[in-house]
Amino acid sequence: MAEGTLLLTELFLLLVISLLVFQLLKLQWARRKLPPGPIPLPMIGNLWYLDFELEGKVLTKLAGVYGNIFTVWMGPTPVVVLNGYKTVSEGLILEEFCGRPLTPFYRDMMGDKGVFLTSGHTWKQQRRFAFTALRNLATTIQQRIQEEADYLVKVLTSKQGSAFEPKPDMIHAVANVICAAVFGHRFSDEDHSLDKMIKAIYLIIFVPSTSWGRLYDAFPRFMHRLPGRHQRVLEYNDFLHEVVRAEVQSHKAKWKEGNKPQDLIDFYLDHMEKTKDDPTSTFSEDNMVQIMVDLLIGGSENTASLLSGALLLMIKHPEVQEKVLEEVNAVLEPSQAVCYEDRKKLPYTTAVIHEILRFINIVGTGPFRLCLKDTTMLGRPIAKGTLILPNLASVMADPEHWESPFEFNPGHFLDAKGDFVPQKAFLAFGIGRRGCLGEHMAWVEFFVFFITLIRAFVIQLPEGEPDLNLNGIQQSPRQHPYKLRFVPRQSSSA
Ligand code: HEM
Repeated sequence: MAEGTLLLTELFLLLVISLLVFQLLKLQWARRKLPPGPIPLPMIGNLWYLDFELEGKVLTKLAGVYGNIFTVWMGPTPVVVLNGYKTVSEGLILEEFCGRPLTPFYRDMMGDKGVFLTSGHTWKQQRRFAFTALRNLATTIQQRIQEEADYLVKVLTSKQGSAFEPKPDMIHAVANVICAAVFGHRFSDEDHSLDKMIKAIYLIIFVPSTSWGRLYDAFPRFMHRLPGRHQRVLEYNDFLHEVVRAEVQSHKAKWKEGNKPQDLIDFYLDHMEKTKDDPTSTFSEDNMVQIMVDLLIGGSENTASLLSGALLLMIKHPEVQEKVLEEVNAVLEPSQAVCYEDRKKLPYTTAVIHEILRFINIVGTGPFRLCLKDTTMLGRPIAKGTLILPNLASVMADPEHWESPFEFNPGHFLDAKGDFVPQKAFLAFGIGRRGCLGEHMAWVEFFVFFITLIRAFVIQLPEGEPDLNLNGIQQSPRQHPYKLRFVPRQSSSA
């Protein structure tokens, strides 16, 4: 090699090493102001160490080393993790932690709009609107849920006890409920736009928390140009927004002042009209499209995955399934539709439903929050703009609050007399002013679908299928694609 080239290579190496050392020192300096945690590396932070994911159990292990409040670095970004019931519940109710970060991937997909990703004034107004509109539509939504549950029973009955993977039918039913609430109509089985919307929702929820998403958040400009799985998410996200935009236009064309709102888009148009002279109003067409997208995303995948996981749990615990059926049959006439009010007469079933939510813990760690003001927590200073991750998985398995955290045990929610007892460490929907917006709807939906299916079918594994292995269902119920048989109860007892 020529002497000049050698010198250039050496200089280049020296420059790279100096930059890395400088980055390392910068990180060490920044760490002084944050809760403790594993040592981050320049550029990748702790991504490598965390296997590019923020997984509940791994974070709980780190809490064993660094305490219930600690820092991990997602690339160049520090994330303060809260662990265990006490720390998470204290953090979630703090006014300062009531923000939601707009990470680069989500910013490029959704912008600073709607309810899920906004903070401050916009979030407050949009959230209040959505909460009130969902409450006003509660009776209609329950009817829609009952209709979709009946329709699902018909679909499953038509399979005549054969073995198949039921998740797609479950998600169709659940997605049609939120579509009916948002758009005022369901999608027929022949309409493939529902399938594409479901796919979009799946990608939008999951890809950002995979290594593709983490890399996008760490290097947005670079990743935006690079091919990869994230590009597919961006395309599907555009499709979802187009569907909603088209629905908004058709609602606008039909909307007349004084009309009684029939669905969430109607309610929004009505509200936009009423607040049009208010200079502080954030009710706009852009926010309307995004809030509808937020509700479609929040209201489909979670509940459907939970329902699929619940059926697997019932197969694994047939004695629980039989006890639920016995209790339901003693309270409801065979022809009587299930409604959410019935829970008061069904303590065992209510305990089972809570335990399913706790055990499966569909949201994993839960979404990020954002620190909105410099504050301190447990004596640790936390600066405005810091990402907060309340590890909900650690709460739902906190050994100080659950007798057998890793076992499915409806007794967690029952007293000695067999009455239902709520538990404070049950935070499936988060807590505080930023807790789940669709919590009530999710309860009604899960309650009605679950009981309707248990009443209608004996749910079994097909012969020859390996025994159910539910290890890890807490982390990823979506990765349990079992084929099941739905044998109608009447024919099974005939
Ligand atoms: C089993 C079903 C569900 C579970 C376990 C669940 C859980 C959660 C959790 C843990 C959060 C974060 C709360 C926090 O930051 O403290 C959340 C937020 C949210 N959920 Fe749900 N959810 C479910 C169903 C639904 C449904 C049916 C909808 C829509 C109708 C919905 C809409 C939302 C929205 C819009 C937010 C963001 C609220 C905000 O940032 O103000 N969720 N959910």
